[in-house]
Amino acid sequence: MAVPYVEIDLIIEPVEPGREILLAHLGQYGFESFKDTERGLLAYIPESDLQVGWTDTIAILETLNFRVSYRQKRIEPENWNAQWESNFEPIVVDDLCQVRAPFHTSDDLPYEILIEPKMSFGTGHHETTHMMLSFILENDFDGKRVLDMGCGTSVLGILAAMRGASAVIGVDIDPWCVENSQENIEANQINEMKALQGGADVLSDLGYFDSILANINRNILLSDMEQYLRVLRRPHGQLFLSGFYLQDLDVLKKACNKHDMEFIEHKERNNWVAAKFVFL
Ligand SMILES: C[S@@+](CC[C@H](N)C(=O)[O-])C[C@H]1O[C@@H](n2cnc3c(N)ncnc32)[C@H](O)[C@@H]1O
Repeated sequence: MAVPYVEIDLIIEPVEPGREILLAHLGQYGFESFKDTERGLLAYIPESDLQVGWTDTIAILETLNFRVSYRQKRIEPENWNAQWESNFEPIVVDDLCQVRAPFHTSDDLPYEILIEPKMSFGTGHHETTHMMLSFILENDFDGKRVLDMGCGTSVLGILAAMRGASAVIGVDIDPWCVENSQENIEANQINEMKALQGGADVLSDLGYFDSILANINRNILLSDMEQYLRVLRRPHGQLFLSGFYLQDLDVLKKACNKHDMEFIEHKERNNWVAAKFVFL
């Protein structure tokens, strides 16, 4: 099921570092994908998720002496794929994993993930996906039962399965992401993974997990944390979180500590953070 998107074409002066600051703020308002332009940034969000308040990000930039202007247009679902496809370049994580579309050439790395270039978030281009993939490459997933919460394209779950996970369940609130996930799971011949539509409320029916991957955003992570941790195995269950900024790391650490989770380490890219926690 495809949904209409909104494209915001932003012009920023000076472009750097304005683009980076704007990108970080727009992520907080649910913008899912971005493309650099010569004079700024294209930002995309499902039409139903667009909040009037997103323009506050422009006001913030203006108080920092940037000049920002924008144009907004609706993208019909049938036009989205072509748009996304033209933006999609392969990426490499830690010289070990390539994420690419079927039409790109292979780098013959140990892990290769094929992603059908549709509109779901999770091609590895975003800092948060990149850092989560890096965590999956560094950690042991052998024989683990894994939850990929907010799975998007299922790129994280697919890598976890390639790293030896015995079963992976992807969950996403957006039915379109679930459809795209199924395609990607099949294209990568991952028999151990399936994707379901829903939010944290579906978790109680899914059994226990050894590892949870959740790259969503600060507010959803905080509000749904308790439900995630109810299905994470104690002790030693691993929780990998991303989708938030460095300034929010402390509040997420506090929320995890409250539930007997120990903070292990974090990664940073352009002010975005991914963090690892383990149940005591
Ligand atoms: C930042 S993307 C991450 C996608 C992919 N896991 C990755 O790492 O690239 C967040 C995803 O979470 C989904 N999402 C948003 N709110 C959610 C919720 N409350 N429960 C489950 N999924 C949610 C969105 O539809 C989106 O696909």
